[in-house]
Formats: sequence, structure tokens, C-alpha cells
Amino acid sequence: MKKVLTIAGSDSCGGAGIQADLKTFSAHLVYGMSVVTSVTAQNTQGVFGALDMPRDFIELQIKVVFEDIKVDAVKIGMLSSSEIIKTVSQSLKKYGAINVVLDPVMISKSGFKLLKYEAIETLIQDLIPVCTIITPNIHEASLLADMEIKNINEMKEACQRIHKLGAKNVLVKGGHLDDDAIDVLFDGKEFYYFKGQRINTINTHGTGCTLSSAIASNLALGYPVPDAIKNSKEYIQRAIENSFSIGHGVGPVDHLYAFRGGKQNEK
Ligand SMILES: Nc1ncnc2c1ncn2[C@@H]1O[C@H](COP(=O)(O)OP(=O)(O)OP(=O)(O)O)[C@@H](O)[C@H]1O
Ligand SMILES: Cc1ncc(CO)c(N)n1
Repeated sequence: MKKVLTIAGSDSCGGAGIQADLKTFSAHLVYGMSVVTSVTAQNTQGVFGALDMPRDFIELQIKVVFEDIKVDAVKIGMLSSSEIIKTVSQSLKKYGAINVVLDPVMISKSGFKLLKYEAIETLIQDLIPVCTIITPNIHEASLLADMEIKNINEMKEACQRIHKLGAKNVLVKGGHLDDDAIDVLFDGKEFYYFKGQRINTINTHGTGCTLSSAIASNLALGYPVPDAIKNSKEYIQRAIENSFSIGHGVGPVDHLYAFRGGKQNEK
């Protein structure tokens, strides 16, 4: 069985972060492992606090996993500070991690800062070069590329700029634009377009975490980058189609029915 590691924050309500990642791995029939970087107190209405793990303990978690187990892919999510980013990038280099998917999580849907702004430069310098693919949303891409993004042409321009920063593959996600949910991939040579059908729901908690974990799963399973994204885009589409309400705010996407294409009967 392929083994996939997430290095990310915990979401207490289970819709995003480590919890979404592990659910996505299971749905893809790969074995999920986790290194916790931060514990958030979070529900469908927002993020109410975050407590970072000490950096030497993050380092220890990564070390014991890599020293014992062959890791087929890594998904990186919330890393809140420059120190944590450096710890993770040094460890990934040390253990020769392959198929590394970086979701450069910066702000939660509810507006809570999950990354300190001054750490963006460290993310660019230290982490981007270690990764196979980076998957920014529109807001994250505009900070990394230092430009406004309002349409597909500007998404393409941002892909090129982020590629110049040293990212091998760049997927700018269009979930936050108004029209069809199109994501654009640039691999340094060609652009690829992944079109989704926009679903009119508020229950989109964890879409970014889910997509990046699906990409990591597909890379572990041996799919080349464009195919891994195509499969993952189909997965997130079904996961949003089957998303549901669990509390008073933004509900999670579905992982139980999405992979096999079924429908959820009881919400
Ligand atoms: N309403 C929607 N309908 C269909 N697809 C969507 C919708 N919202 C987002 N997506 C898709 O979900 C994936 C994740 O994109 P999104 O832009 O929401 O990520 P994100 O902002 O990083 O997520 P998060 O807020 O969880 O960090 C992309 O493939 C995007 O196109
Ligand atoms: C822990 C965590 N990681 C990522 C996200 C995505 O925004 C979130 N809400 N919480």
C-alpha cells in the first residue's frame, strides 16, 4: 500500500487540516500518516485560536516517520511561522522526500491568519524549491506573485511568476473567482486547464486541503502531475457536490461517497 504523509495543522471540527487530509487519503485507498504543526480550535463558524507545536517536536515527528517508513508522497498544509517552515524544509531535504505537494495555507475562509505575513519570504526561499507542486488559491497566488488576479489571463501570469520563484509545477485555483471553478497548471512549458462546475453551496470548508491531499495521493499512486490533478479535480467536485451542514456555519465536503461517485443519502 502507498503511504502518504501530511504535515499540517489540526482542525478540531474535522473539515480542514490534518483531519481532511487523512480522510482524503483513506478515500484514495492510500495509508495516511500525520505530523501535527499546530493545533487550532476551530468550528464551522471560524478559527478561535491556534497553538503551534515546538519546532524540535515537529522535527522529531518527521524524523521518526522517515527513519522507519518509506513515504511515497507528502502534503504540506498550515505552517505558521518562518521557524516552522525552515524546520520542515530542512527535514524534507535531509530525508530526500519525493512527491511533495505544498498548499501554501495563509488565511482561513473565516479570515483567521494561519501564516504570519513576514514568513511568506521564507516560504518562497526555503520551501518552494523542495516541492513538486504548489497549489495557491487566488489570494495566496496574488501575494506570491505580487499582482492582482481577476481572470484566467492573470491566473496564467501568476503561474509564470510563481514558477520563476523556483516552483516546478504551479496550480492556481479558481475557487474564489466568480465564474466556473477553473484551476490553471503551469509546468514551466505548458498550461493545463481543469474545469469544474461551480456548485452553489456555503459548505466548502476544507476544499483546498482536500484537493492538495488528493493530488498527493494520486502522485503516490504513480500518476504524472497533470493526471494527478485531473483525478483530484474530479474528486473535489464530487466532494463539494456531496458537502453538508454539521453546525451553524460553513460545513465540510464529503469524503465517504466522493471517491466512488455515490450520493450521500442521509445528511
Ligand atoms: N463552489 C465551488 N464549486 C466547485 N468547485 C469549487 C468551488 N469552490 C472551490 N472549488 C474548487 O475547489 C478546489 C479548492 O479551491 P479553493 O480556491 O476553494 O481553495 P482554498 O481557498 O485553498 O480552500 P481553503 O479555503 O479550504 O483553504 C479548487 O479545485 C476549486 O476550483
Ligand atoms: C488547520 C487548518 N488548515 C488549513 C485550513 C484551510 O483554510 C484551515 N481552516 N485549518
